[in-house]
Amino acid sequence: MELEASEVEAEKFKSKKTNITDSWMKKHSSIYKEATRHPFILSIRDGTIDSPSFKKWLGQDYIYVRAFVPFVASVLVKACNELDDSSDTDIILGGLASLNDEITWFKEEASKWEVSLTSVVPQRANLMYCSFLKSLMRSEIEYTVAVTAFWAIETVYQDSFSHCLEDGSKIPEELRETCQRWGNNGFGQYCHFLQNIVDRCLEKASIDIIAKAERVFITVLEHEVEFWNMSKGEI
Ligand SMILES: Cc1ncc(CO)c(N)n1
Repeated sequence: MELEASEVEAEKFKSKKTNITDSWMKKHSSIYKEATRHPFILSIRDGTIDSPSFKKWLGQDYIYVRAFVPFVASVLVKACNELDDSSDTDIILGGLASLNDEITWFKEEASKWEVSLTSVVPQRANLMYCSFLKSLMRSEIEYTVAVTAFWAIETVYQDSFSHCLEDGSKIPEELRETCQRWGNNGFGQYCHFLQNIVDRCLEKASIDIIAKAERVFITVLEHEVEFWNMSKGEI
């Protein structure tokens, strides 16, 4: 049986028992950097962001988070159906529960910025990203693949907004709360819990599932870049 290049790669990981997610972050460092050090994020960090761009991101991300809720719920269902009795469900349930407060936060932030959430029209990049999420909710999508997407999605925001909070940043005071929402250490710890789940699943996974999960990891990063481009007003 002829193995694809990515499957050959995956075989190497299985034999070396390397921490697969860290090796992906290195292997795909350029797209990972595009997703986590995007000009939109850098404009928040250096305080040059204009309010129309921020308001556009706020409205679009509210729509995204509404679609993220059923996706996270589908990951929880997949975790519950996993044979081994693991604490994954507690961690994923915690993430799902936090989305309730997140949606409240979006509504409060939107009224602060006078953004009418009910009249936001989802842009193409957002629609594409949300339909990608929906595609991962199908029952035939394996838990390992779905939880890889969940980890990647959360990690991009954590890495992006924690960068905005680092020493030397000049974030406008009115954006500090937004940066802290995803950039705080507690969320960083949560993302590491998710990363541990992903690595544990990948260690047990078949070669083709590992390759599929890696492709989903890359696709999440690509959608995140398009989402930031959209927020910055680039088509
Ligand atoms: C587009 C996008 N990616 C990731 C997150 C993190 O939940 C979010 N809120 N929005």
